[in-house]
Amino acid sequence: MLNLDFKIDRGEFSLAAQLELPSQGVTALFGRSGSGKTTLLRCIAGLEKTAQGSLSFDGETWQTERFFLPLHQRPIGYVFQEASLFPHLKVLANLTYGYRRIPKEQRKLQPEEVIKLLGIEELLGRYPDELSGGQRQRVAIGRALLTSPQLLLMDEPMASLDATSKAEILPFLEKLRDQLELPIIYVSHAIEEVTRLADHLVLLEAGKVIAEGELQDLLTDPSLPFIQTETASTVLRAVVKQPDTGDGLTELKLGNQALFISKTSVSAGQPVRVRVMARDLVLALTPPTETSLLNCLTAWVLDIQPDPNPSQALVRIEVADQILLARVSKRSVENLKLKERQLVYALIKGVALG
Ligand SMILES: Nc1ncnc2c1ncn2[C@@H]1O[C@H](COP(=O)(O)OP(=O)(O)OP(=O)(O)O)[C@@H](O)[C@H]1O
Repeated sequence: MLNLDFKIDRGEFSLAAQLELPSQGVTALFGRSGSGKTTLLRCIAGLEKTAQGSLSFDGETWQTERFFLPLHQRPIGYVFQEASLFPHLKVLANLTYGYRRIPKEQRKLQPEEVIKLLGIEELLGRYPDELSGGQRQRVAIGRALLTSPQLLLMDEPMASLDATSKAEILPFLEKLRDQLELPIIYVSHAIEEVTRLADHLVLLEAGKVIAEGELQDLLTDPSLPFIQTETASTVLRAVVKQPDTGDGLTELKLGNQALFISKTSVSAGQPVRVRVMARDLVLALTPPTETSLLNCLTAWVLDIQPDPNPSQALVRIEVADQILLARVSKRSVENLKLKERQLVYALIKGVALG
């Protein structure tokens, strides 16, 4: 558990955050530019000398009113927006810079593992200026991991990358989340990234925490801004039933219902996350029999929420104790006479893993 209680007053901007964050999985600090995400991350790292308050991590005190554990003594790794590699050192030397400075018995990860995890085998003999932005950032992540941190802090690590590099680096961040038992605090203002990566979410606005909790809960909370966006989506937790159905699909189990996705490299019994966009759902009152769509879930209507587009509505439906959002026209809500607690069949046009 990461317990923090910080206050900073900079005149025009003030931060006040009191949080108890899980010390596992990815916690995203999300909010608009200027909401205080970086400032809060820097407080955790010990980079904000003017921050008043307290901080403890897994029972170890890092800061109180009278005590301040300096940055270099906190067991953290920090990845900045722009990879700051040593220009005169090749990739391998950059990677092992921190690693060589920590005692052998404290080294939790070995260079070979990290190099493989981040797919940077081919880059080891190059200098930083011979790398693309995405490659540089992977090396910077590798360097942070090799200091064997107990907590990894990442400040918009993809902010300076183009769309292609982002798409290239996201799977590595997912691997980090899934394969290392390392808690990560991840700053971002891009909801697609947060939806892909986070388990837990802290929503900041003007230096204040306005919501905090499980990603799934916050994404579907009608009192928060997420459902009111064009990209409103949900994340469901499912389990792999059959990795290969023989015709190019993987079968997942959602409660006692089946969900099919394009075949992917997963194994039976593995928990996975799937993302579904609100606009990719179609609701029906009877089980559709003749349709090309593979995925149809039986669900219950929880409630019907307004949509920013006046012709549309957002129907929150429940499947296996999880909530899905369906963006449908208001006319359809009326035609189908949709109401709370009604049984519906949800046809899903697109499901993505991750
Ligand atoms: N060193 C500083 N001195 C004074 N004000 C600062 C300093 N650093 C940041 N600020 C201000 O504090 C506020 C919060 O900044 P912060 O960088 O934490 O926001 P952010 O949510 O991370 O934004 P972004 O997404 O743009 O990085 C902003 O108004 C910013 O201008």
